[in-house]
Amino acid sequence: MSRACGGNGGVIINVSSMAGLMPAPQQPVYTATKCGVIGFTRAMAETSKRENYGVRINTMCPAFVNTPILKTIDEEENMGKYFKDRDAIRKMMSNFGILEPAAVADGLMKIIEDETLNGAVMKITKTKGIHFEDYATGYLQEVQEVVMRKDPEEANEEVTESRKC
Ligand SMILES: NC(=O)C1=CN([C@@H]2O[C@H](COP(=O)(O)OP(=O)(O)OC[C@H]3O[C@@H](n4cnc5c(N)ncnc54)[C@H](O)[C@@H]3O)[C@@H](O)[C@H]2O)C=CC1
Ligand SMILES: CCCCC/C=C\C=C\C(=O)C/C=C\C/C=C\CCCC(=O)O
Repeated sequence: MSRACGGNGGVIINVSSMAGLMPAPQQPVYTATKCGVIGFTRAMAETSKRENYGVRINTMCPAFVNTPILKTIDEEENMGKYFKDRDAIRKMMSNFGILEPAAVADGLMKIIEDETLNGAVMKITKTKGIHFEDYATGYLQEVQEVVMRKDPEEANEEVTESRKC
């Protein structure tokens, strides 16, 4: 897929979850994996841009969607010690509502069609529909950009200098 490997480029859409952006205390490992998907996506999107892969890499974070995964909270084998918390999850579903899979398909189509999107973290919720996580990356972005241009010590001095008031 990567142009660097003779491919035609394209778009990758990784599936995270709103649980990757907010803690789900009834499923900490699920939360961790979904956070990981977001971090990996954002880093690879930047790599792809720098290395000219021609591949856009984005991720989507749906809230609850009406699929068989929702039933897994009723299985003790899946939930382990958090089986006792299934009522709290049911309450979240009832508070936040449950999306239909078509809402996720709309999000997928938007990412495919909008060629400006790379490293985007798309949220899909019942109340706000499709929207995006906004990251205040100013300082780290600045460090990254300077480091790419200079040797690390010089870069460190330049960034520190620019932050002085
Ligand atoms: N349904 C929801 O409320 C939400 C789902 N997601 C994510 O969407 C993705 C798809 O989930 P759904 O379609 O909702 O659930 P699903 O339960 O309908 O589909 C999950 C699929 O993954 C397969 N699977 C499970 N473990 C696997 C493994 N170790 N190796 C290979 N395949 C495996 C299952 O056989 C199943 O076909 C998942 O990554 C889920 O975390 C994200 C946000 C909300
Ligand atoms: C809560 C953990 C459940 C574990 C597995 C079952 C279903 C997975 C669903 C999801 O990935 C979605 C998880 C959390 C979303 C919860 C609420 C976000 C809604 C926020 C909002 O509408 O503003």
